[in-house]
Amino acid sequence: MVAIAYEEIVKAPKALLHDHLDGGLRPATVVELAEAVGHRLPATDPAELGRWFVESADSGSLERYLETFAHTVAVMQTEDALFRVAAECALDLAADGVVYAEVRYAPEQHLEQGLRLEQVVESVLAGFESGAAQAAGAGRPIRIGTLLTAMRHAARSQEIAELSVRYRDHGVVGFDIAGAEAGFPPTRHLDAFEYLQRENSHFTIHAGEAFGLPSIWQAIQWCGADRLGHGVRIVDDITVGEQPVLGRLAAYVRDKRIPLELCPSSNVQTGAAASIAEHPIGLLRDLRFRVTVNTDNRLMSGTSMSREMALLVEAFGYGWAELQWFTINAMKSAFIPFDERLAIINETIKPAYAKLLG
Ligand SMILES: O=c1[nH]cnc2c1ncn2[C@@H]1O[C@H](CO)[C@@H](O)[C@H]1O
Ligand SMILES: [Zn+2]
Repeated sequence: MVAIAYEEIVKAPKALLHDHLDGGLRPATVVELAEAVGHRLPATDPAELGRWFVESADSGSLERYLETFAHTVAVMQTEDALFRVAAECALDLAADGVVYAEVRYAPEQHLEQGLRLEQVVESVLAGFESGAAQAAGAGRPIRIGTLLTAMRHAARSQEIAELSVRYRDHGVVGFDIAGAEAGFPPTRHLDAFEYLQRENSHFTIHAGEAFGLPSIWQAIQWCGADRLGHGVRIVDDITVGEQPVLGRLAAYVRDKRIPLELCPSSNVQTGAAASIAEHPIGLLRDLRFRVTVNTDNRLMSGTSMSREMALLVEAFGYGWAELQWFTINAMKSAFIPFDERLAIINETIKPAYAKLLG
């Protein structure tokens, strides 16, 4: 098989469903913003700080991985900072060849200096718009949808769910819950999910990352999640032998085409997978689950959408056919309207991969 050059992967259109705004800052921006507000960082040289994030997140535990976010959230407490971080996010994703992205963050974490929830949401939306406009001007069009996240350990999910509905015609395309998983089951936030279902809204739930099947089962069968954030532990319900055997939950997830937002590098860092080569994405793809490839936190993993794809190419020998399959899976699973998803698939993704596939 012909190896795929990294630059070719960058040029190919990609779709990203699981990326945290506060996990994707440029190290140099963290340094500048921290200086402006007097926040003490573990390092002030951007390259050194970038390494610090990756090394600290390389902890083998989700809880310790999440501790690193204290330094990004601390510098995202003003309208200007939120605007800048969102604009740079749009530019960075577009430069990496991402044509569609859903970027998430938790508005409740950005109120430390007196902002109201609405100000947080509007600053980020304006930043995305500005960044996307600049990217389009540079010949790199990108469409960005926002997901509003509520923190699983906190008690503001209903409020954040309502906020996501209020801004749904202005760029917010869905809702999510994140944070430590063990001890904080999704059913703690059942009211918010039932409210969203009554509002015909879309949501995904971080489940099956640090905790296994009960979390996935609750997310789908109690809460009605459209997609699973990670969901990688669904493999616990698959018996691998000569013929893999799916348990009832795994079969349900596959039969219903429930999208799995898999994040290979992030999973290796938190200990959910031993290595990229041993990541369950190989098995889940072979079994034709609705698998998507995602970055989770570009800063904490020192990664990008192209890099995640390249790692999979290297570990599993994937070619353009598989990369196209991941990309179309993601686009099919996006929270924007069906006709808009189809337009991106037919007008952008398929023509580009047709050329690559030769
Ligand atoms: O992989 C993850 N699992 C669970 N929570 C996460 C993950 N990555 C980030 N966050 C959490 O989501 C918040 C909002 O973006 C982040 O501040 C972080 O605490
Ligand atoms: Zn995540």
